[in-house]
Amino acid sequence: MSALHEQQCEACRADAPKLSDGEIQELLPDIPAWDVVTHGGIPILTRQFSFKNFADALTFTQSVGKLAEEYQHHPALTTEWGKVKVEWWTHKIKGLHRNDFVMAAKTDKL
Ligand SMILES: C[C@H](O)[C@H](O)[C@H]1CNC2=NC(N)=NC(=O)C2=N1
Repeated sequence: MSALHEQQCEACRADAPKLSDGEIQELLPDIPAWDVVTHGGIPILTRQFSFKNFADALTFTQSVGKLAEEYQHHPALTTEWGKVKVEWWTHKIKGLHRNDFVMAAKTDKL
């Protein structure tokens, strides 16, 4: 199977199955810089990227936004001076889908 960042997002439907904890643990090693946190019972992939100023953080934010639009799968982005927090989860299933891991891997390649 191709590397995670080379894979495509599949059209995610409201009845798509959430990844199980075991499946999540299997996929995490492919995105070692990311953590899984839980907000309101929803597992979320999260990573903080550091930059030397706000302008660079904003440029990176734009790049992630472009990626999200390209694949129609969108993160939560928190942009501050020198850092951007990127959070991926699948809203319509209130959980993690393989798409979230694909998008996290693609984010690492930006
Ligand atoms: C209609 C549109 O494609 C859907 O609402 C998409 C948009 N982007 C999305 N992004 C994420 N992270 N989860 C979703 O369920 C989702 N749904």
